[in-house]
Amino acid sequence: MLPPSAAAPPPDASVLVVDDNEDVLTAIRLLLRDHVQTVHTATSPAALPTLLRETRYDCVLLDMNFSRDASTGREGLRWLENAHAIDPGAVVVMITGYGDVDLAVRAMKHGAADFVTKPWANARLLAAVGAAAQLRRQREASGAVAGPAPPASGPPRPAVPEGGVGELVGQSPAMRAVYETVRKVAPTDANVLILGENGTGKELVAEAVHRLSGRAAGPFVSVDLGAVPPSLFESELFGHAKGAFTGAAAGRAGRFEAAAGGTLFLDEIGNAGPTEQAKLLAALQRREVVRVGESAPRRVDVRVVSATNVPVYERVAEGAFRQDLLYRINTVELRLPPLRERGADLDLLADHFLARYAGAYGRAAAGFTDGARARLRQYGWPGNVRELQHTVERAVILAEGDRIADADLQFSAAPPSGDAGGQGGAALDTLDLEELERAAVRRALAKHGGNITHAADELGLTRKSLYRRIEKYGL
Ligand SMILES: Nc1ncnc2c1ncn2[C@@H]1O[C@H](COP(=O)(O)OP(=O)(O)OP(=O)(O)O)[C@@H](O)[C@H]1O
Repeated sequence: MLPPSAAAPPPDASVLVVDDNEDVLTAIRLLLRDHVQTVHTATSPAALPTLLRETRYDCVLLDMNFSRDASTGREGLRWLENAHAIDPGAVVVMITGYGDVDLAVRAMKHGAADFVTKPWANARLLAAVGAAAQLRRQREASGAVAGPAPPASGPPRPAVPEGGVGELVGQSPAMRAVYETVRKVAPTDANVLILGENGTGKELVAEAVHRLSGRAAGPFVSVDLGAVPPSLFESELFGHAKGAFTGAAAGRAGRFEAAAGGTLFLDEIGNAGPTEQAKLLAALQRREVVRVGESAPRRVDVRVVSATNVPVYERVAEGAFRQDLLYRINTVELRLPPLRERGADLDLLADHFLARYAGAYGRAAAGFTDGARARLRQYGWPGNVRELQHTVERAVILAEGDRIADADLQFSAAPPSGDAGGQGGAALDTLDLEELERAAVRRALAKHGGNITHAADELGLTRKSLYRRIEKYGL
């Protein structure tokens, strides 16, 4: 978790806390009232739109797991998007009940600034609120308000870096191999499956495939299948007719039709449930879709690029992912390496993000101190490039000198103790069983990029037991 080194919240800050647990609200209110001017609380996220319209908050602390949908965090993600739609400058910090890194990373992808896990350390929560308030004020001062990611059809992209493709930075052998495959496959109409942990750049690669293809002048339409509720799946993907269901005042094309003549990016396809998989397969096989409430199929001309961070071949072996769908989407497969395996790319990427955010926030930020570089290299980066990007952005904002120092860096997970792969590490000098267990859990999580299934396998635990330990040790 982040060290409590961030600035304290400004005394005049205003914070909104939304959580369905009254005890949580009381505890946070008691903590914050000594540090900030205003703390508003709400037990239901339904109050969010009104509160955000009436008040400008420096920070919104939003629970991910409201009781109705407690296991997936989807409801929290929907409210997060809703908050940004109402107040594009809102800086939202998610509260998650069980330290699910995947879910938290997903929230950050949807625009959350940070996350804290329950039970929280007070210093950590205060640091998160302080950093959020600084971020909001910096963004307001620079005119760069936070909002949904710009559409792919937005402003022109920067020039292609030498040897790279699209916006991808990195020259490691693994990334060069990725560029080569992208260049070869892009001009064909082959379906592409991109595999890799969260935040490794799968969507950037998908965009690069589109931009280097004959469809570049057509649309690039992205759909996060993990975030589409099953009840909305068909209408979202295939569209609906006017009056097909309550609220369908007009007919609407789905994502397949919207991508006609271009590329459809099916993100997180490994998270699609069995019914959704069957519907996708049918649409891909027939190359046609039927809008909800209609009976006549419509032909669609799309090139499909898919991505997932789940071990999809294992899912096929377990019977959880359809083999025929996998074969349909994986004509060409690309694997993106985790950041911790890309060697010097880490420095290239850190410099790239430093230049970007120094420019955006009007900071001098001439580079990193040696200590800061060493810490960047030592860390395991479970959230990969996205996490590095957020870490550098925060550091640019927090830095007081003209170089980013060690103390300006805040990490979401504790750095691995000792060498990543060996038997060493400070924790192993102790014979305290709890300490040893804590260290093992932490290392397994870092090694598997926060993937609970893999970490649990390696530790010889069930997922449930691993969750219990994550909670117990506050990881
Ligand atoms: N090689 C790279 N060079 C520059 N920026 C990168 C690179 N890889 C990723 N990024 C940046 O990191 C962030 C995450 O990338 P992206 O969304 O493509 O990852 P992803 O693998 O699709 O993540 P997820 O699995 O969570 O969907 C984005 O802001 C992207 O611009």
